[in-house]
Amino acid sequence: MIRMKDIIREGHPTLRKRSEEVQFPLSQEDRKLGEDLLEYVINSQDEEMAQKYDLRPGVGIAAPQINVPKRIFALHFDESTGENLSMIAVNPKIVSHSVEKAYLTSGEGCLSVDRSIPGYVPRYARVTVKAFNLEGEEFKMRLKGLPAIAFQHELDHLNGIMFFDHINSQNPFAEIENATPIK
Ligand SMILES: O=CN(O)CCNC(=O)c1cccc(Cl)c1Cl
Ligand code: NI
Repeated sequence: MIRMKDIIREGHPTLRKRSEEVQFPLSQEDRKLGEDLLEYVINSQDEEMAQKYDLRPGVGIAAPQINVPKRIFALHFDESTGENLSMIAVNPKIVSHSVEKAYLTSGEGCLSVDRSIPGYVPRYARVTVKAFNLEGEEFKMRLKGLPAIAFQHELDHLNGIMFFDHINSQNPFAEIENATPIK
């Protein structure tokens, strides 16, 4: 299982690389990678497991965060958060997006960033995304709210972008034009 010791931190070059697309059919290794990523996110949201294995909670995790520069990430929202979404996304893409932006009023955090960096992270409010599952079947979804934000956070990881790259350095809490705050 993935533990915090497997997660690379700010300053590690892999976090700034563009991850490579994976080819289908997936190797056993790439299949296990996807499963391990989703397992981490689920474990990290389970109090007992998180405490037992000292896992920092997350709604997603991307392969480059465990030093594997491949275009795979996992997202999981526990039904208690009101979102019903659990996915392993392979070679994910945003195919279209709203003009309108959105941001989490609480800002964002990252397992690969051992400090809190305050500020609004402007993202697209709604995205239409495409990805493949582990079986190589393509799926397409429209996301909004926290799932849309989290998908963009993970996709950024595959492109070597960190959430704080988007924060206004002059004024981290500057009003964002045409944006909806998400509490
Ligand atoms: O890349 C994934 N992580 O670093 C996992 C830890 N961060 C989060 O769960 C998180 C927290 C706040 C906002 C967003 Cl959008 C996300 Cl994604
Ligand atoms: Ni992150």
